[in-house]
Amino acid sequence: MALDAYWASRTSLIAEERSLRRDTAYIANLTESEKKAEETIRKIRATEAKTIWSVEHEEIPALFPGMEFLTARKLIEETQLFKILRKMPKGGLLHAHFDATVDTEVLFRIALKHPAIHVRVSGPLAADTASRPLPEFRALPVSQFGIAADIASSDYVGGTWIPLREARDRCSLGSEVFDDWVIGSMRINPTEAYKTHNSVTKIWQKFLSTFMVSKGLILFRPVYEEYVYEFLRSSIEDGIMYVEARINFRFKCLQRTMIGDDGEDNVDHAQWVEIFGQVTDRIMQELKEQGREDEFYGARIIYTAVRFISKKELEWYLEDCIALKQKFPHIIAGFDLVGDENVQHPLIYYAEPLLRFKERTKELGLDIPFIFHAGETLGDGDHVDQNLFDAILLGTKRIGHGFSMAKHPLLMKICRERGIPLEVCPISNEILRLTSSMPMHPLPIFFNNGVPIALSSDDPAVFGNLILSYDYYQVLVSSEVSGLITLAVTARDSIQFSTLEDSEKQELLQIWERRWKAFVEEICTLTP
Ligand SMILES: O=c1[nH]cnc2c1ncn2[C@@H]1O[C@H](CO)[C@@H](O)[C@H]1O
Repeated sequence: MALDAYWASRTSLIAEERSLRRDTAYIANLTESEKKAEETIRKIRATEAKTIWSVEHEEIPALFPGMEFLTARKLIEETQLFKILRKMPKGGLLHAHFDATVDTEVLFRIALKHPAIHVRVSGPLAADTASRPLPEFRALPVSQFGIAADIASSDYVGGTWIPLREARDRCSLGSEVFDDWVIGSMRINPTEAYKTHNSVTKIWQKFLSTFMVSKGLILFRPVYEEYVYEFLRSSIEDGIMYVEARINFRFKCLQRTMIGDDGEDNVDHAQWVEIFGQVTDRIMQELKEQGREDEFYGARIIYTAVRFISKKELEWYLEDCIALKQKFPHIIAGFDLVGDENVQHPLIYYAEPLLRFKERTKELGLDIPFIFHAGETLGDGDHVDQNLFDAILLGTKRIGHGFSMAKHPLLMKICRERGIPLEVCPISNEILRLTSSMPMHPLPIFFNNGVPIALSSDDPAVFGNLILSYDYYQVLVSSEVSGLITLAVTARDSIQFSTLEDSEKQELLQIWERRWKAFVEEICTLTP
């Protein structure tokens, strides 16, 4: 019958295209439990698309699955699908900027415990929220401690340091207003993302300002130590089993490394790495004592510098990175350049020092792969979009974001064939206004082209996607092709494409599989 033949060729055409996808091979060999879990998740997704994402809502005028994260977050948290995803073993977190990983409220609480931390602002804190300048923080030596004062009083002389706790207690606008001011300066809120700063250029201004504020708190040794702990603890709670965090190091001429316990600027980069390693070891030891060693495999650092530096300065950073790799071979995982690609130097600008670095590390027998940010742009063929070509030519091990990769059929093929994954950060891309919602995100194009993907949260403290489950959720509800198994394959790929040694990857994959099986069995007990 003609129609039967038509159906047969239709099915085979779809299958042929789907065969490009990385989850196809896995799907062909599912266990009975995996099949059942996949089906259950699809049923729940379909139900919630109707019962949650298609109903009239009092406060939110238009709902749909994968809509703006900051508007939808509370609703997402109420869904059964999200509650399930929270328990999923997520493999590695391969793309996160360390200084934006801990909940800003937690950071603020940590900071309040330290009498050395001071705050100042350019003028008295105003009652009007729109005209409040940013706070600046710094730990001071005892000899320079400031005195308690009301930061909102007209008597406050702009630029005078006040001890943080006293500033909060004495603020005549109230401690709640003070807290909102401090915490709001380290986060992006929905009004900023979707109204006042609703363009890539404007939201980046707000985005970068959050780092200017938080660095005064994080770059104080005792806070930094607690910050590393909190970052790893909360990651583990979220089912993250391994971490490669990007840490921004500082050019020594800036005379600002990290403030030590004595309030002096004296904690050098080697100590940053050493403390990171010590806290990682401590947490692993604690887990072991609790019989939870399966939950975490370790944490490493991707050394990063910001792409506004000169070529000469980059040489200094690259040497610094080499020295740290020699001292801490198991902690330094790679090198990257960060910052707003749209306005800062493209990779090609740094080609010479970067190529020399490759030669030099080879001579020294060091393995410091490039793991470049590239293509985090709406551009098509401009110098920003072209960073993708340079990232690949320079031998990048993975690509941070790669948002504009959807415009590059050849590069997608190269990524598929050579195994260069994209570290896709869905919620980051949406809040930084590259896409207005998840259904418009190019991720399905990458999946359908068989590009390996590692889902990541990027700057969770700033975006409020504090657990990776939010990004998993947004991906899962925005595509009919992708399902639970697609997420499982990305979780596996986050291990496969980490900088771990092959034997370590095998070991971690086995642990992941044990946890995955248990997770699948739990889903099978649910009635959708
Ligand atoms: O999504 C991103 N793309 C590029 N650079 C970023 C992104 N998120 C953070 N940073 C960069 O990392 C520094 C903090 O470590 C920030 O200053 C910012 O320049």
